[in-house]
Amino acid sequence: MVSSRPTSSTSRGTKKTRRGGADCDTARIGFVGAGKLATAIITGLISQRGQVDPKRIYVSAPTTINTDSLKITYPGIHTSKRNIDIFGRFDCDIVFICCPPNVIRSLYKIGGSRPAALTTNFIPNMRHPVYIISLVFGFTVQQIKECLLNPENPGRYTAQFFRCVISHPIAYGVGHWWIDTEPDSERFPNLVREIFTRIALIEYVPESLLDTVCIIVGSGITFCYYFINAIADGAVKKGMPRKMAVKFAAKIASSTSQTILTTDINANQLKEDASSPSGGAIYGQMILDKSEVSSGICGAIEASYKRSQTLALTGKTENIE
Ligand SMILES: NC(=O)C1=CN([C@@H]2O[C@H](COP(=O)(O)OP(=O)(O)OC[C@H]3O[C@@H](n4cnc5c(N)ncnc54)[C@H](OP(=O)(O)O)[C@@H]3O)[C@@H](O)[C@H]2O)C=CC1
Repeated sequence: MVSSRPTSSTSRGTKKTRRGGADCDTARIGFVGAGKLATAIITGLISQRGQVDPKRIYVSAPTTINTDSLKITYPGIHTSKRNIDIFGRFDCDIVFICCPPNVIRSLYKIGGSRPAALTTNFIPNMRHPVYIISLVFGFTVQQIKECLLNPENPGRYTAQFFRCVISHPIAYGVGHWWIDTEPDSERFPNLVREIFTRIALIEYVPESLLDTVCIIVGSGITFCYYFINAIADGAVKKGMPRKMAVKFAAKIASSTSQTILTTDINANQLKEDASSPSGGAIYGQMILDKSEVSSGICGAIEASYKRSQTLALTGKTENIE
């Protein structure tokens, strides 16, 4: 699946000679954090239509647990234990901030009146535009800025900041980027737009809604897989082979989603339209209601939100259940 399209990453100048900004085929793409979301984006960029040479990917994380496995999967990726390398030594053009929210909260805790730097020293003033895209739940763009830019002289930077949420299927070329800036506007950099659109659809969401989107997308996706599996379990119970059952369940989920998106008809109405009087579907729905599935899912979304909020507000990672 790895793209064979050649890129000109090796032909770009060294830090000394680089100026004016990179293009789609030369941009260095950095990640602070190497967990599930960074891996999903990296997989999309390298394996799907992203056509990015692994040599243009730079990742930092405090341990080598995740970076080692990335290096095995995608030989050529550069890694470091120091976040500052993403901006300094590796001199990236686009940087995704993908560390957990408690990490950012702890910077605010130890920093006193202003946060400590995520990069040990604040990031250098790079001689080319750098686009910094935060995926961190619970922190505004302004707060992320404060953890990276030198407060003595924040105005001297050429860095532009954005906040975004991704859907995990971005790894398979079928995801979304939800971003706090209109993707067609002048404020949205061409370089970022071109790289984003290679692997997924981009949609605007106001920053004030991004925490909720983060939970609906981050946890909602896992709940959808859970629901698809549950439907498949029912079919397996009736004797259908597992693989076939999962495919059927996934196709049902796909066509129902498409119906909602293309018709704009309310999901409740569509549910009623698909249930015949005294038919099997309504009998099944009674069981779902009795089992409080709807309020259970709603509660699960709320629990996910609360957990992320705890990480972001207190910085505490202990298991509270
Ligand atoms: N859909 C979306 O866009 C969503 C976004 N999020 C947000 O995305 C972010 C990443 O989530 P996810 O990938 O699931 O998290 P993971 O727990 O899978 O990975 C976290 C990564 O951050 C690294 N890390 C820990 N401390 C630091 C540090 N001080 N500096 C740099 N890296 C550090 C970890 O390092 P190591 O490899 O050494 O363990 C690990 O690689 C979170 O902020 C989360 O709130 C959450 C839900 C949905």
